[in-house]
Amino acid sequence: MKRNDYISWDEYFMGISLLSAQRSKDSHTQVGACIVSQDNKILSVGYNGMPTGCSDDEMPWDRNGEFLDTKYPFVCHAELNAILNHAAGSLQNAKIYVSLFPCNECAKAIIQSGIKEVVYWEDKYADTDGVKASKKMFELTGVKIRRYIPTNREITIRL
Ligand SMILES: O=c1[nH]c(=O)n([C@H]2C[C@H](O)[C@@H](COP(=O)(O)O)O2)cc1CO
Ligand SMILES: [Zn+2]
Repeated sequence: MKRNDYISWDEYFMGISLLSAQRSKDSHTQVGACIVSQDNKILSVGYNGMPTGCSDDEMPWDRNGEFLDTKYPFVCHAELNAILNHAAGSLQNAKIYVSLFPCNECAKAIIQSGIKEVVYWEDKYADTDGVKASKKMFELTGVKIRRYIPTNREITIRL
C-alpha cells in the first residue's frame, strides 16, 4: 500500500532551504535558498556567507559600526549564491524557495536569471525600501511571489 504521510513538494523544498540556512555563520540572520525547475528537480542551493576565499574567521559579522567594519559590504546573499552555484544550464522558468524575502539586489539577479516564481518563508524586512523595490520589480516582470503556508509538520533528523 502506498505510504501517504510523505512530505509535499513545498515542504521538501522549503525544508531544504531552511536546512541550508543552518550552514550560515551569520549569528543574526541565517538565510537559505533552493532553486527548483518547473518539473520539481532541484537545480541549486545556497546560504548567506562570505565570498569564497574571504575567511569567515577574519571577516566582520557585525551589524553596526563603520560600514567597512560590518558584514554588509561583504556577505553574499543566499539567493545570489544559489544562482551562482548553478554552474551549468539555464534557470529559465525555475522557482526559488527562500527563507527570507529577497532584497532588491537579489531580486534583480532572480529576474535576470529567468526565475519566474519566489516562494518565501519570512518577510521580516517588508517595511524596507529594498524589499519594496523587489516587489515592484517582481510585479513589473511577472515574477510570481507566494508566501509558504506553514503546515506545522515536524521532522526530526538525528545527525
Ligand atoms: O534576501 C536576503 N538574503 C540574504 O542572504 N540576506 C543575508 C545577508 C546578511 O547575512 C543577513 C541579513 O542580516 P541582518 O538581518 O543582520 O541585517 O541575511 C539578507 C537578505 C535580505 O536582506
Ligand atoms: Zn539579497
